[in-house]
Amino acid sequence: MGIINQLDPRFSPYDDETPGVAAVPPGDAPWPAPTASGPIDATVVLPGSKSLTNRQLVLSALADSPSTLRAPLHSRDTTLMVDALRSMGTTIEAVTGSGQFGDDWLITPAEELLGSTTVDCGLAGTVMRFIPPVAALALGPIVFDGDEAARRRPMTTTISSLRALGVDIADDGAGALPFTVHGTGRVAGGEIVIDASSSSQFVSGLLLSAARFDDGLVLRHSGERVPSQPHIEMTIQALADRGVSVESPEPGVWEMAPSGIRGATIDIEPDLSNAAPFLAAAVATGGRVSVSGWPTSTTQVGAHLIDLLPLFGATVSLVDGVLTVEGTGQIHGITLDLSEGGELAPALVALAALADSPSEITGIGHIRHHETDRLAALATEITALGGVITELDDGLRIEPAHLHGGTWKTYADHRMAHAGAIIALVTPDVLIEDIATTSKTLPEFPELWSALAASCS
Ligand SMILES: O=C(O)C1=C[C@@H](OP(=O)(O)O)[C@@H](O)[C@H](O)C1
Ligand SMILES: C=C(OP(=O)(O)O)C(=O)O
Repeated sequence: MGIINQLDPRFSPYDDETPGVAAVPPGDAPWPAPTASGPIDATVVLPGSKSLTNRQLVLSALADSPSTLRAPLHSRDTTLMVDALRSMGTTIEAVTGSGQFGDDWLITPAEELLGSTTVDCGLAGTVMRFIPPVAALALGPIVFDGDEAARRRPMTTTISSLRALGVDIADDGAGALPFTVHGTGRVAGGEIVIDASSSSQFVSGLLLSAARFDDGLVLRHSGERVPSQPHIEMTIQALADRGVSVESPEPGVWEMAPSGIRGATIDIEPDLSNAAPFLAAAVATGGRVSVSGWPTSTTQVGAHLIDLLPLFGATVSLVDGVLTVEGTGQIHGITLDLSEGGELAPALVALAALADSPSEITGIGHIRHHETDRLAALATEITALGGVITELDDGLRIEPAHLHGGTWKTYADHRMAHAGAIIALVTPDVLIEDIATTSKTLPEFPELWSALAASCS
């Protein structure tokens, strides 16, 4: 069995100072995704969670005293968050830690958050939805912009909710990046109604900053259901870890009083959503994959993989912090409402495309607003490899089919790259375009994946 955590010295780790540089071989040729010659058998060690790292960075910048983040994720999304907070006066220093994937961070909040800067959101939902409320607490204008694809992601709710709280925002009325938040150093707060049906991040973004609003916040959601509920639970837990209490007297309502946010030392858990493709590899090849450092208790939606992967016919066990998935060589189709875990959809859809019976995955209309329209992208790319897949309004229907090689486009979407890589394990001659897009949350993906594919028993 291979232990996959030793990074190949030919690849440099992600460079915090240069967002967008990924640990991949030079050149922009499509990546010949590895095919497994048999059932894989490996243990994988994964870097920290994007969602936890970026929440804890924001809370550390808003806290009363310094914080330390241990084993944080170093990737494009977290570098963008670090840069945003630094440009507003937060001190973030790299300190040597025990993590295998880069330094820890010591974060000292600014005396006063500063404006007069520009925040590059890249394609990070957490930056574009979590930082504007922080900018409202800063003094001076802050311009928000991002990648071309980021300008297509919905921002109306962030803009309208801050306006309802009395914040001055200049935009062109398109409900998207770019826009400018004219912070005055304080936000009155109070009670507002928002529509968070296209992203839970609208709720999380407000909750993360609201303890610093003069009157706190009463937030009511009105509209279709809010997706990705576990990510809201993660926000509430991250606040609780720093002494801030959020009440939810009924579904879709969150209340918090103004309060201080404590500095803290926080251990960042491994990214369990990024575990999805690695665990799916066991199912795809009829092999066995373990992920170590699996938390005993977590708000990460990746924990749902324990219940989701057995639906395909795999067995899952969790012993002493090691999650092990074993495939049988047969993959069954699944019928599933995945509203809570849309982030897991690309990996699960890839498995469904390899299954011996039909699948229908619904409740994920909102993933049309992720890095790309994921329903359209998955349907297009699986069809291009010979798959039979139908786009539904809020999901995908996938029929069994024999897949063949071809070029898999990633649409600037890290999880599209993961999905293509899963299919490629058992489908020769798949070339993945722009594998460097995995640097968004897992710059080490190409090398970890190559080692995984080579670990056949
Ligand atoms: O708050 C977060 O860290 C996230 C919330 C979810 O967003 P949506 O609610 O837009 O799905 C998730 O899909 C995204 O990857 C990360
Ligand atoms: C939707 C995702 O990212 P973001 O945080 O940019 O919304 C994702 O990582 O699947």
